[in-house]
Amino acid sequence: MSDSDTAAQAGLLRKLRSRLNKGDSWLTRDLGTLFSADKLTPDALEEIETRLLLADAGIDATEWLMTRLQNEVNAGRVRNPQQLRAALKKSLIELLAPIAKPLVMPAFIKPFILFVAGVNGVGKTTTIGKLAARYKSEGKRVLLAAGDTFRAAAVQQLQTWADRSGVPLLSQGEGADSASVIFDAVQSAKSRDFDLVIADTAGRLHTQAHLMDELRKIKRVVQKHDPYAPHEVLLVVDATTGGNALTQAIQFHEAIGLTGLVITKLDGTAKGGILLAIARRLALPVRFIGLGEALDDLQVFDAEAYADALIGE
Ligand SMILES: Nc1nc2c(ncn2[C@@H]2O[C@H](COP(=O)(O)OP(=O)(O)OP(=O)(O)O)[C@@H](O)[C@H]2O)c(=O)[nH]1
Repeated sequence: MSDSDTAAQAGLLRKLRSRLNKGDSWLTRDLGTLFSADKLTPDALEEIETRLLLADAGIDATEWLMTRLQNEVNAGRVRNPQQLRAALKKSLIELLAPIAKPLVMPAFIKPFILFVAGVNGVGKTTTIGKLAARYKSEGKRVLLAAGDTFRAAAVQQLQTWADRSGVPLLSQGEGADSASVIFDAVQSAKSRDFDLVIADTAGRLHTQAHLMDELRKIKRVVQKHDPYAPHEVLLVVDATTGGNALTQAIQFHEAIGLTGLVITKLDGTAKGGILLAIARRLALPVRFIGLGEALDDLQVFDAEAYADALIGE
């Protein structure tokens, strides 16, 4: 790694750390005294367990982590708070590593077709804007498709983000057929040599069967262009909704087959443990995490950096 790469990496980690509860992680906030104490107190493990559960890590992930820590203590490998901190960090990385798989866009897939799904309010539009800006800055020609045609405001909002990111948006106005907008966008991307189509899809409640039907229809229509499309189906979920985020991910995955997740609003939420629950319950890659409302507040999810940011120095 070059010096500038290392500096960039350090900058990303600093930002991650400061955004996850403003420099004081949800996991260690109340445990600071525990890790800085001279001796391991008998209730140390219990405190970690409580903290994990309060952060919405869920029973599965919490038990998995606690079993590991208990084994380390029993085997005599964890005898002081510093060793406990190190063991917790190691276990967190082990838990999160399988879901930290960045999105890869092979150059031979052109245009790469990326669907973005998610219920209202989770940060779908913002995430699309951030993705557009990121891939544009990497030199890709990006086209946005306004497939969330249910509300006029949704198209307008997306236009604002398209302008902000400096990428074109293809839309057909309120009430247009979502599948038709996305089909046209892919066609246009093919003829105009775009590398990537990011398609917004309807954001009505996931419990409505017709939303899932519509998503399936969009998939079928796009497959007329490319039988392997969409190449990525991302679901955006909001970390602050805790367990609901997990439920949405399970339901969307069953209905349309997801290939990745984006977890938004991890800045300043006490519910960051949802990532741990997702790691245990769903074998779905977390591609990106949202750390704020600005264009560059989207990071590739990195297990080690995340564990590092949670546990602190
Ligand atoms: N703090 C924080 N806020 C975010 C993040 N991502 C999105 N938001 C905010 O969440 C709110 C909803 O974001 P949108 O992108 O409009 O959400 P949407 O899912 O498209 O929702 P609708 O517009 O209702 O369909 C906005 O106020 C965003 O600024 C994030 O990572 N962190």
